[in-house]
Amino acid sequence: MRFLTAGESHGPGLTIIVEGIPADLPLLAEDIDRDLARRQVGFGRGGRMSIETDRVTFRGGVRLGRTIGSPIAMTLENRDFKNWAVPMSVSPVDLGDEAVRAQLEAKRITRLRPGHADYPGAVKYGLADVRNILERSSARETASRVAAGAIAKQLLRQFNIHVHSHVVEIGGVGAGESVRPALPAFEAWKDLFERVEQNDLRCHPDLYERLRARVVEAAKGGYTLGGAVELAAYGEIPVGLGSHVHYDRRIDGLLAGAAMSVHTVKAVEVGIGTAAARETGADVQDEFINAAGEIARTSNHAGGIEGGMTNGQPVLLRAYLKPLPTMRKALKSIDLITREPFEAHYERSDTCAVPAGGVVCEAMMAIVLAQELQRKLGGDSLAEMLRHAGRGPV
Ligand SMILES: Cc1cc2nc3c(=O)[nH]c(=O)nc-3n(C[C@H](O)[C@H](O)[C@H](O)COP(=O)(O)O)c2cc1C
Ligand SMILES: C=C(O[C@@H]1CC(C(=O)O)=C[C@@H](OP(=O)(O)O)[C@H]1O)C(=O)O
Repeated sequence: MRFLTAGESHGPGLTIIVEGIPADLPLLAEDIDRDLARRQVGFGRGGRMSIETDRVTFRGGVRLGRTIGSPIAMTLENRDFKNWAVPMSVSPVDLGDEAVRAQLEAKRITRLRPGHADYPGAVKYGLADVRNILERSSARETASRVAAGAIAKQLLRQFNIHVHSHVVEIGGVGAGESVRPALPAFEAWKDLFERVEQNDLRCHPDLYERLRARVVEAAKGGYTLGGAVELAAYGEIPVGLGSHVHYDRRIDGLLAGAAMSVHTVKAVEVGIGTAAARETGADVQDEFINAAGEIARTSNHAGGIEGGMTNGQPVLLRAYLKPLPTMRKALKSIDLITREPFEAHYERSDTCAVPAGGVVCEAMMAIVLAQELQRKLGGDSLAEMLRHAGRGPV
């Protein structure tokens, strides 16, 4: 599968095309909307989320609740567009109207926002109005990725592979604590993820009060927070997704790249990650045991990946997200055109988007796993894929 997305943050909406999904996969808009809603919920998000209600409309590729092998096209409305119709989509023929020109001018941006794509984007594309960069660099785009990722998850579920995330740190709180299940048992992961879905930070209940207090403190103080999410793919993970034979087929690189591509993600760990660099060799490897004739392990420090391939254990990643750049505390900057200094203007922003970021990283993880599963199994229909995997119809 591959996907392309288009759409600006305050434009009419987002368009997503997902190509290469096998025919006959059961797929309802609700399967996608569930994840879209999860991305919107998250304590610490700002005013924009109370305007939007993200729901997809299928425009192609799905009939009677099943995929038909053709590209899947989806659209997603930006409800906020009604407040931006003139600056985002006025026709050049209306530029003679003074009121229209005044509205356009009011939304023109030349003051660079530190930490956003504004400066490199405006220089790269040679644009004098930074809005042309802001509109697409906004994390509104991540709703499209969640829609594509929900389809990947639906495909993975047919093979009993599940992808989920939970918030493990916000603003330093929770750092160094582990709420990861000790054993790779399906039930342990399922139980953890059912519990985290019951709160609006999507974290282990033991962390909830402390993380929430940290976000409340930041919102009061007018600053923003980053944090970390743990991502897990669990269930029947096949041995051998990815490959050791080329740099661009190693699945750890593919997964880390996909998670790093999410706005604000600044680091990704696989398994115990950076801790491995400080341990001795014997403490880091996952030793083999014979468990009633089955090949098993005593630990999963590698996060389910050895030599660039899945080894059948749960695939575990951690993504670290920076604090959001727009905040009430004014940051020093300069005007792109006049080069005059100013202090950044604040309208609205999220205080903390770590729970939402986790849902986006899940989507990216699911897309890579689905791509690799398809590479391994081939097949134009779900039945063919299942047959190649030696499984009966589900
Ligand atoms: C779900 C989500 C919501 C975000 N909301 C905001 C926001 O409200 N305000 C803000 O300044 N940045 C927000 N961001 C972050 C910016 O989009 C991002 O930091 C910026 O594009 C540059 O970061 P980068 O260098 O990691 O791309 C959000 C990111 C995510 C993933
Ligand atoms: C719209 C979304 O997130 C937005 C991402 C974002 C940014 O700068 O990245 C800034 C805010 O948008 P606005 O400038 O309209 O208030 C967030 O609300 C979304 O997640 O759907």
